[in-house]
Amino acid sequence: MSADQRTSPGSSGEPAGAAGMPGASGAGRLEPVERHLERVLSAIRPLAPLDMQVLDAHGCLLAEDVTAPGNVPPFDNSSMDGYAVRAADLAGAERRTPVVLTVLGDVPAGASDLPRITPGTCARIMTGAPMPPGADSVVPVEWTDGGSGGDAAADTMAPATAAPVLTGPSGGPAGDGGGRVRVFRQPEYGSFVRRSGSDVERGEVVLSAGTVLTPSRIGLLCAVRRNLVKVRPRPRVSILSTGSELTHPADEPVPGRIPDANSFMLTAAAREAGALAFRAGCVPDDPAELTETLEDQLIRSDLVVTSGGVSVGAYDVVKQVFADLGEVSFHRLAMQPGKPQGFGTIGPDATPLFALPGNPVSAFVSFELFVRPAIRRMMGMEQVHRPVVRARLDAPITGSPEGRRQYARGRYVPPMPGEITGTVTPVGGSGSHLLGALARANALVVVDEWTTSAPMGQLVDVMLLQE
Ligand SMILES: Nc1nc2c(c(=O)[nH]1)N[C@H]1C(S)=C(S)[C@@H](COP(=O)(O)OP(=O)(O)OC[C@H]3O[C@@H](n4cnc5c(N)ncnc54)[C@H](O)[C@@H]3O)O[C@H]1N2
Ligand code: MOO
Repeated sequence: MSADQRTSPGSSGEPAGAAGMPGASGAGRLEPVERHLERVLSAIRPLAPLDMQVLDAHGCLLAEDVTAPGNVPPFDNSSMDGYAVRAADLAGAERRTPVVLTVLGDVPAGASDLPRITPGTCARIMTGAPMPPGADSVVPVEWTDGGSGGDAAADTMAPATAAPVLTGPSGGPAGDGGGRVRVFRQPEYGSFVRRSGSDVERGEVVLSAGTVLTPSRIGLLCAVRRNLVKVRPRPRVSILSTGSELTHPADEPVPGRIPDANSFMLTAAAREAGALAFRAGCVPDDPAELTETLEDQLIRSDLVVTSGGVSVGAYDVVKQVFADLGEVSFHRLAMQPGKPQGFGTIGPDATPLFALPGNPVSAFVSFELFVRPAIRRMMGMEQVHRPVVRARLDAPITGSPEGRRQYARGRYVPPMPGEITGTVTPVGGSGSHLLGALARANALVVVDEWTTSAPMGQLVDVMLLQE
């Protein structure tokens, strides 16, 4: 008999008096999921903003408005490899009647010593290089003979392989053309010039407080010369498993003992939620060792997450240790999996602590429902919850415990083109040890407290576990 079956309301022999949950007689005081969520979120505050290097701030929430101190681009520059010209010089330039200009020199990207372009002259210019004074337009090299000085006409329609390229030593006149280039096409005034401020103008607010720093926004911060930004940091989360039965996954099998899955799984989940998560390992059911490990972790943690020892087992030393270290309360929630939950604070800085149930699926679902929102709240995120969508069951659900909201594992497929709702297939059973099924799931099917079964085809709420 699985833990769930043993503890299902009505079959567990628990004291009566459920918190208004139908069918929960004999289940003791089972609290609604929302009440626990409220308890958790009302105790968690966003972390104080810090100045961080832009790359370290990736994924964090901006805690200031960022204003551009100057224009982007900072100066007029060319968007093509070609020649910086005065458009008026090239009036009437065509393939049969090219205009010949004197090439004063090269302007590579990064140049600051620029030739002055006077009537009848031009400069060879590279993409991104500053426009030399006097020039107002750029002709791409494909519109010229590339400075060869010969009469091989460069056709704008010519295939790329046949198009002229800018060759010759940098800094000198172009090619063999004796410092002359033939231009076969008249540019419009200002063509191929990227104007200073055409992207961002000086004084513009480029990113507002509350924005999540994505890679492109980090690029923008650098473009406006910001190296440090004020953000809400990622919370440092320490995760440990408790239980004398646990071994390291790399260890040889030992009779009666099992590999620690939770601390690895929860550390990965915390990282995915945005935290800087450390796996602090697994600790046997020994009060002194657990106390010592927790005290070590407190120094570097904004949040501590443990799994195991929150039910009623005779060797559950966890509760006693938490009582000694701080104020952690234990609750029994009207949900399956994840009924037993501990939450509170420990240590001198009142560090928040989640004591999750040891069954791996229970620990995972509890993390999704309570810890992930807490991590996201600490990061200052507005949207702390997973999205919930409606989907059609494509197989029935049976045996959902009355009086407890079930979060059944499911595989969600989004709507096909032309359809409004997707479908969800329950995977595995309701056992809280079924990691194999959990690993195949990408969603949790929410079966409310009053429902024990749902037929195929029924619309249900589905919490999506993947972005
Ligand atoms: N008499 C009762 N027994 C149980 C109840 C109850 O109300 N009355 N509740 C059941 C429910 S529901 C759950 S959930 C579990 C929670 O138990 P604990 O939090 O005390 O966890 P443990 O007893 O330490 O472990 C439970 C189960 O999970 C395995 N486990 C634990 N840690 C890990 C880990 N890191 N990696 C992999 N597996 C782990 C452990 O070996 C047990 O099989 O209590 C029920 N019992
Ligand atoms: O049902 Mo327990 O609630 O397996 O987490």
